[in-house]
Amino acid sequence: MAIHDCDSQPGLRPYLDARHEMLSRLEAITDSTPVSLEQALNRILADDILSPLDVPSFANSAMDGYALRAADVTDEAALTLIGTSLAGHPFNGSIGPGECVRIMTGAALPLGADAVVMQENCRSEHNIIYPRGPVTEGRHVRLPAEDLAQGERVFAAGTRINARVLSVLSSLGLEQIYVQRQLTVALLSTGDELKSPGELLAPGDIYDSNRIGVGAMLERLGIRVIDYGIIQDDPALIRQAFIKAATEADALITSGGVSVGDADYTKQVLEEVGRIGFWKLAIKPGKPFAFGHINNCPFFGLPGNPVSAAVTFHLLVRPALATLAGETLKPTPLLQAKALMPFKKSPGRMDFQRGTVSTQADGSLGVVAAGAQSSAVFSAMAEANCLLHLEQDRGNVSEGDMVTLELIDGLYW
Ligand SMILES: Nc1nc2c(c(=O)[nH]1)N[C@H]1C(S)=C(S)[C@@H](COP(=O)(O)OP(=O)(O)OC[C@H]3O[C@@H](n4cnc5c(N)ncnc54)[C@H](O)[C@@H]3O)O[C@H]1N2
Ligand code: MOO
Repeated sequence: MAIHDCDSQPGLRPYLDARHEMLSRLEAITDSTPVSLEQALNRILADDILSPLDVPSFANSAMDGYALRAADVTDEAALTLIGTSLAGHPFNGSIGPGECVRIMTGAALPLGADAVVMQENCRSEHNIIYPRGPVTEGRHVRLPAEDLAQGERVFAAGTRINARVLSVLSSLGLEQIYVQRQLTVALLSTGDELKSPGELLAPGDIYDSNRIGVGAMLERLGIRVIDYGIIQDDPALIRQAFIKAATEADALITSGGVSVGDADYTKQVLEEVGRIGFWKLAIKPGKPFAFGHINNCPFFGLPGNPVSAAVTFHLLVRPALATLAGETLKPTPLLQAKALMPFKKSPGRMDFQRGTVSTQADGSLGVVAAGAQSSAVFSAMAEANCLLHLEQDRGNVSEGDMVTLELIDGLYW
């Protein structure tokens, strides 16, 4: 029998169901633009990248030593040194029986050679080299196309260009690539209680942190932000901002006013000027998250509580923006860890509690709560290195139980 506390609300939308529906209602932008590699970091590839060359394009040495013929390396081998091959300065001749060439890491393997012996395994006397064997053919030789073959698909369209991808693109000698147009997102906070840093707080006021935090996450994702600032709890002002945003941005993200309070106008205005896709999910934090459209502009209403805003941005808005940008999101790796303390949890909503996971003495993972779990306590969020994924129907977690979690350190937030 399902247990519900007195605050339970049946009929909330399950997380994965809502996320799936939302993503199915979003379409990727189709315009792309050419950029140089210097401008390409954090952009999304618009086309597949095929390798224009073999990488490496020539056989070369993986060690500093001597290039030779493996069959020559017998117990009595004494090879005549006939030249040198440095990186960028190949040896122009070819190696015959009983001969070898001094070679450095990355230098082209001379014709006739089929192996490299590292210098630590050779003795050198008056241009005669005594290699210690045995040596197999191909030893310490990097073959052409070992990394990438000409014509091979290196990256698929939709790949985000991080430093590692950029490094590979550079190794292909590409000067210019096509990337998706940069997304533009309008961002605003609603709430009469909100003040910007530097302003004086009147009784009951707080500083606006959601707009700054969400703006930073957008920036990390390479998205252009139009900052609409703080909008007062006035339906006319909210309406005006929504209509303007829908004409100048690819998406609108708001914070606050999506619950059922007397000054919560966000959802009401969305219903007037656009349409609601869904509202109220079976998640904690973030229950009142709202998704919809104003004309063709997708709308994401983050709840005002700071932890709820950040978590719903991560769980819902991040994949939505990836879809709009034409980015292929990789599935999130989920890990299993042992709860090192009890976690309070009521069945009814999937609960993304903030945790600190670490490796235990026996090599397994253990997790503790990263401070208080109220959705108003953002300092715990900033401390956390993981989000627990406590299943919707699950109840309290006892110490020693296994829990699912996702790592968040090193991500864009
Ligand atoms: N009767 C009910 N009350 C509430 C419900 C409910 O279902 N029934 N849901 C609760 C949940 S869960 C959440 S989350 C909040 C979300 O409310 P809103 O999205 O309407 O947000 P506000 O009421 O505007 O603010 C909530 C809270 O967050 C602070 N806040 C708002 N904006 C910011 C900002 N930009 N930076 C920092 N902090 C912000 C605000 O001052 C409030 O303390 O509703 C519950 N209530
Ligand atoms: O679900 Mo609300 O987001 O807990 O505070």
